[in-house]
Amino acid sequence: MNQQAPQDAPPSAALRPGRVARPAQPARRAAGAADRPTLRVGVLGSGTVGTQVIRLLLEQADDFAARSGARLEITGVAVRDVDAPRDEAVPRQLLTDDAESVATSNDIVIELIGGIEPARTLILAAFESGASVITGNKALIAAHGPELYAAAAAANTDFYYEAAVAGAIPVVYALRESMAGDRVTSVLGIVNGTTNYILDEMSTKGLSFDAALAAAQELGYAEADPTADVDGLDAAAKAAIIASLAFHTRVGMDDVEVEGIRSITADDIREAHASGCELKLLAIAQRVSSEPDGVEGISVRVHPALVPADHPLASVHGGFNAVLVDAEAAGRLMFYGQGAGGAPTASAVLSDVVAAAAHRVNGGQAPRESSYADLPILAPEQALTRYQIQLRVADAPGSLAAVAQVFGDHDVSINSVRQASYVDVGDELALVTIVTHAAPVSRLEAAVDGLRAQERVAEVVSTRRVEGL
Ligand SMILES: NC(=O)C1=CN([C@@H]2O[C@H](COP(=O)(O)OP(=O)(O)OC[C@H]3O[C@@H](n4cnc5c(N)ncnc54)[C@H](O)[C@@H]3O)[C@@H](O)[C@H]2O)C=CC1
Ligand SMILES: N[C@@H](CC=O)C(=O)O
Ligand code: NA
Repeated sequence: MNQQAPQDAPPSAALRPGRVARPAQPARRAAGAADRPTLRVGVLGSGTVGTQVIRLLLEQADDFAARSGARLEITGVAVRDVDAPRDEAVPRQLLTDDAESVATSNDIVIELIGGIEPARTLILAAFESGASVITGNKALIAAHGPELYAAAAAANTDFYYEAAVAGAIPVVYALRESMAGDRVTSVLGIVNGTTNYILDEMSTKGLSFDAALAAAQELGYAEADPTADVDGLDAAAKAAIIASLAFHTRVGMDDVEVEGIRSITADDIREAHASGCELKLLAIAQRVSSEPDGVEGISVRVHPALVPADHPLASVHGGFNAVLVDAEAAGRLMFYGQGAGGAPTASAVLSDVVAAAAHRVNGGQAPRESSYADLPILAPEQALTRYQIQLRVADAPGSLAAVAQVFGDHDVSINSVRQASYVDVGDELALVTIVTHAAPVSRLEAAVDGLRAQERVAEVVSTRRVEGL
């Protein structure tokens, strides 16, 4: 049976949405529990994350009241099917299939449905009603962030989304607030738990791709449609959000170069190990001077890359995430923790709930959109990276010199060379593994084309990006 969320109850009368309510007593006086106002909270979606948010809000109600200054009363939980079996942490009397009512009759609306629609329309309706909105929906923010920020500003309410990037890790707060006094130069991270789990299980246990994906889904890491994880789209949405915050520039999904992990094989992992590396799906946002004009722009991309085994990102296992931020004044910062899963993600959502609630009680507001820098987004071939290139060459005098000449011709500097000689059908060959220094992708690709054309090169076996050197 469908239980409607209360239709006639407006957002709490004492604290009008979008306006700063002045407590009856001076704010600094320690308010007793009985003095606290009540804020109405609506939750859209009760899946992996929503269920944990509801459980923690109910279990720790007194702590949340003390931290935010208001009692947080869940008035409705919008679900698709109120009769579907679900976790007993979610009181059945709160369930409703009237999501619009939940979106428009609360002080704080928590969107945990995922996807673009109806999440976008519901969030816009929530802002219109004066609610503060909290979401973990990176796909929506990467596609419609400016529209959502504008709606929050028009309603004079808060828009928070800590859960949208790297789950429990406070990386949105770090970039949006902690780094506001610095100039970020690059962000390099593992921001998708599902793919890190898959690659790690393949690397450490020799599991097949499919078995590792099934386990990641079981653990609640994966998106409703795990192709978003596997094809790098989830990480790309997070990279877009990271780059927008880090570089004060609007970056959307279409600005991110994306390659997922679907084509990674057990052989690729073995080759990575042979090179003293791990293979990781990385999200990268870099400030780069483009060539030949030296104009500053940003490169935003997601792709698998080799990471040296002694680099901090190489030892990020399972569903964990890690984000390295480099900034001019601060130097390097590293963030590490659980990037996915119900309870860790709920922790991020609830930090936003406390902040939004405190603003409604005491005044103050979340940061507005900051896109003043408006840096150009560089084309993929302008990105700065390093390549590891494996070649088969004739094991004869002059072969390495000829190969080195190709790199020199394309202005690509070599960082290291390894060679293993072997005999194949009577021919003496060498497998040469070359790692370059950083160069624009356009020059690296030109060098690879040059190698293919060089007569001493029997085959370019593989090219892979290397990050973190
Ligand atoms: N699971 C995770 O580890 C993380 C998830 N997120 C984000 O949090 C959001 C929620 O993710 P999950 O809880 O994992 O997804 P989920 O698929 O487990 O839960 C979504 C719930 O919303 C319900 N729903 C869908 N359409 C609805 C509608 N029109 N009205 C009412 N309910 C509706 C679904 O039935 C489902 O129960 C997504 O935006 C996701 O990207 C963010 C960080 C981590
Ligand atoms: N599907 C995502 C969940 C968190 O954003 C992941 O695997 O990281
Ligand atoms: Na986060």
